[in-house]
Amino acid sequence: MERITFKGYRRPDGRVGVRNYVAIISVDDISNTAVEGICKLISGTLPVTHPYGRLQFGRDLDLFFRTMIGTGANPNIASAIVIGIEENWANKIAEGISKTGKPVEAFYIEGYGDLRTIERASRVAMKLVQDASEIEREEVDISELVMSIKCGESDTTSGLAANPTVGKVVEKLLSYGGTVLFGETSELTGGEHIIAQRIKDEKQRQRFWDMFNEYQEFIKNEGVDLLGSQPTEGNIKGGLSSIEEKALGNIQKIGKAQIDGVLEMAETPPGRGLYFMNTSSAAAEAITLFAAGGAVVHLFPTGQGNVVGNLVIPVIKISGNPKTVSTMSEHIDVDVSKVLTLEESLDEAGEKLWNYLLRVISGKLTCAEVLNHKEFVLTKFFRSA
Ligand SMILES: O=C([O-])C(=O)C[C@H](O)[C@@H](O)C(=O)[O-]
Repeated sequence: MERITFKGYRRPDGRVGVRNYVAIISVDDISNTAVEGICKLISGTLPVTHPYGRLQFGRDLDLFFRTMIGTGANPNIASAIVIGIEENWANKIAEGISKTGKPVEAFYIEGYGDLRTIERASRVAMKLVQDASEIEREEVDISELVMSIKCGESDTTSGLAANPTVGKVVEKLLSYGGTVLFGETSELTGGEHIIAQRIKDEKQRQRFWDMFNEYQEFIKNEGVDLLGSQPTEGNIKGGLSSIEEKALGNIQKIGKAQIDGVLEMAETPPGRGLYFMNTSSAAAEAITLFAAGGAVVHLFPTGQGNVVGNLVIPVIKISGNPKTVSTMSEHIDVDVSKVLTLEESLDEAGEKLWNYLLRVISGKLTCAEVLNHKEFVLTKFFRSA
């Protein structure tokens, strides 16, 4: 096998990023203003803001911390500042991130106010940005790449062209020893037995069934029909008649690969290979969880044209729908519509996407990045106390 490399940023914990951000992270809704203040003053900082982080509790709070720490720990982040209203939760997130060895500092607003917090944190942010600007990309083996996959606004072209093209890239990355995260628990309905059969280890397979059945119970207990939500209006317009049909197209994204393990939301995989993560199928939520689990780039096939991006990881959008490719061209990085007209084989489309992926992980910006799509959406289990 020829050696394939890309140009990435090696972090102190050994993991490799493909972007080099200095993140200014809000612990809670009321600290967003200070975070935005710092980012207005100090160029080269990335504001990580969100509407939660107060009075969460139990497993909802555990998921919150896992997601925030995982986001700051993501290898695309060179260093971070954490801003919260109170001391303890700000410190908890900063300490979690600091386990990666990257520079991180926490500030709390109570007793200082926004203005003094912005001033103190901005002085630190200045130094972090200047230090990060000197970190250089280095040659890295492709086996060190952690990638995630998820589709959106799927239609009949997704299962026929864009999703199997992603499947080709997934098979190739795995054959080179890389790591892939996939999820979308609700969107496996009707194809869940196929996923279960592919899980190598019996214990992990049982874990998958527990997650899948818990989700089914949750929907049943709400006592409503998911139609319109799952499949979405776009899916139905695009010719997908049921969740089962959508699931069978969705599963094409993992190609013929076997599954090495099963992860909770925002959990970091214990090794290399293909991992299922128990996520929502909502695009922005799922990609936020994958990034918190350590994915540094995402492949996103779309049929009817979902415009999603992500705050910390580049999202590459692929479409096999010729109408979407022409009417929403600014959102589509890789056009695989010729697969449908048999002018391009799936192998050729896979190679095209693979080569594009190598360019993006070495520095090329995606459509979503250039269009400022910086979605960061936390998954919540239940309302706050
Ligand atoms: O905007 C979104 O979250 C979606 O497009 C979610 C969809 O259900 C997506 O998973 C799909 O259509 O494959």
